[in-house]
Amino acid sequence: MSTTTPTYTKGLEDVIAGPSSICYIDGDAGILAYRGIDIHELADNSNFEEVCYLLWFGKLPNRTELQELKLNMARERKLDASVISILRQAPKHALPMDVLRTVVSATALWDPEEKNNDHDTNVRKAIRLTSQMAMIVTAYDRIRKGKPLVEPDRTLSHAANFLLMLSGEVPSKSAEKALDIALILQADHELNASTFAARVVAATLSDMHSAVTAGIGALKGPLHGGANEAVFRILDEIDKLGADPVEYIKGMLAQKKKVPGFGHRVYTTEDPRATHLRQMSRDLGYSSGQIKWFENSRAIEEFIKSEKKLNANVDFYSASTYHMLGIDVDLFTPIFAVSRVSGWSAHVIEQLDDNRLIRPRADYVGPKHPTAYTQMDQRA
Ligand SMILES: CC(=O)SCCNC(=O)CCNC(=O)[C@H](O)C(C)(C)COP(=O)(O)OP(=O)(O)OC[C@H]1O[C@@H](n2cnc3c(N)ncnc32)[C@H](O)[C@@H]1OP(=O)(O)O
Ligand SMILES: O=C([O-])CC(=O)C(=O)O
Repeated sequence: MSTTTPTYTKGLEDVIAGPSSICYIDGDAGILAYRGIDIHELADNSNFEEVCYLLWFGKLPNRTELQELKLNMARERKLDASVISILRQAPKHALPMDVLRTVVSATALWDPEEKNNDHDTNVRKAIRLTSQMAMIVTAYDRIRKGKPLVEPDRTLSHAANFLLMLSGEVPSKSAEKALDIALILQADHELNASTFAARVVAATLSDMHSAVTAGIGALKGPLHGGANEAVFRILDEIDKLGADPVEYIKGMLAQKKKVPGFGHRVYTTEDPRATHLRQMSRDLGYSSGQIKWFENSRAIEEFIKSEKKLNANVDFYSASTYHMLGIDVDLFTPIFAVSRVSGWSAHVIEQLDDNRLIRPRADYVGPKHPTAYTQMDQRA
C-alpha cells in the first residue's frame, strides 16, 4: 500500500490514472492525436478502418495489412440468429442506446471465443464487436420501424455499409465521407469517462464484452456522449417554436441549466474535432438545403463563447451533421458508440498487456468510527 499523503480532486480532474500510448491530448493547445498522428491529418487523409488498425496495432497499416483488416471486418458483418431474435423482442419504444447496451452484452453468449481473454483473441473480438455494433444499431432501427432487415454489403466501407443497412440504399459518396470522418473523429479520446469505465472492468480480468458494455452505459449519459442527442432536441425545439436561438439559450442559462455540446474537462480552447464537424455541418447545410441547422448552431456557439467563454465540444456540431445525414436523433449516441468501440477495445487490450487492478480509495466523510449500533426500538 502507498504511504504518500492521499489527495482528492472532485471528478478526478487532472488525476493521472496510468500510462497509455493510444491518444495524446493537449487541452490548452487544442491538440488531439491517435498514436502520435494529429487528428486533422487523420480526418483529411484516413478512413475509419485505417484508424481502427492504428488504434489496435499501434501503427498505420501498409496496403496489405489494411486490406486484410477490411476483409476481416467485412467478414464479421453477421449476427447470430439468437441475437436478431433478442432485437425483435425488444420493445419498439426502447431507446436504441439501451438496446445496444443489452444486445452487446448478449452477443458475448454467442461469441465463438467468449472464454478467451488473451491479446490476439481480444484483437479479434475488437474487430468482431466493431462490425457487429454497427449491425445491431441498424438492425434495431429497421425492426422498430417494421422494415425488413438489410443484408450487409461486404464490398462497402464500414461507413457506407452502416448507411446502407440503415436506409436500404447505398449512400452517396458525400454522405459516406461525412460519416466516415465523424467515425474517425469520435474513435478515441484518452481516459474519457466511458473508456475509463471500460478499463476498470478489463482490469479485473473480466472480458472484452463486459468492458464494452460498461463503456456503452457510461457513454449514454448526457454529460458525455448523450449530449449530441440533447443538442439536437434543443435545436429542434427552437425550430418548432420559431424561437430566436440566442434568446432560447439565454433562458436556459437564466435557469442555471448547462447547455449541451459546450464545455470540456480537458480542452480550454477549441476542441479540434469541433473544427471539422462545424465545417461538415455547414457543407451539409448548403448541399441539403437545410442551412438553418448550421446557422442556429453557429448563433448559439457565438453567444456561448462570448457570454460563458465556453467552446463547442465534439457533440455540438455532430448533432446537426447527423440530422442532415437523415439519421434519427436517438441514433446519434449509438453511432458515437459504433465509432468509440474501436477506442474502448484498444484501451482494453492495452490495459491487459500490462495489467493491475484499478482500485482507488475514497476520501471518507461519513459518521465517525466507531458509531454505536442503535437497536430498532431505540431509533427515532
Ligand atoms: C464526448 C463528450 O463527452 S464531450 C462533453 C459532452 N457533454 C456536454 O456537452 C454536456 C455539457 N457540458 C458539461 O456538462 C461540462 O462542460 C462537462 C461535463 C463536459 C465537463 O464538466 P466539468 O469539467 O466537470 O466542468 P463543470 O461542470 O464543473 O463546469 C465548470 C463551470 O463551467 C460551467 N459550465 C460547464 N459546461 C457548461 C455548459 N455546457 N453550459 C453552461 N455552463 C457550463 C459550469 O456550470 C461550471 O460553472 P461554475 O464554476 O460557475 O459552477
Ligand atoms: O474526453 C472526454 O472527457 C470526453 C470526450 O470528449 C470524448 O470522450 O470524446
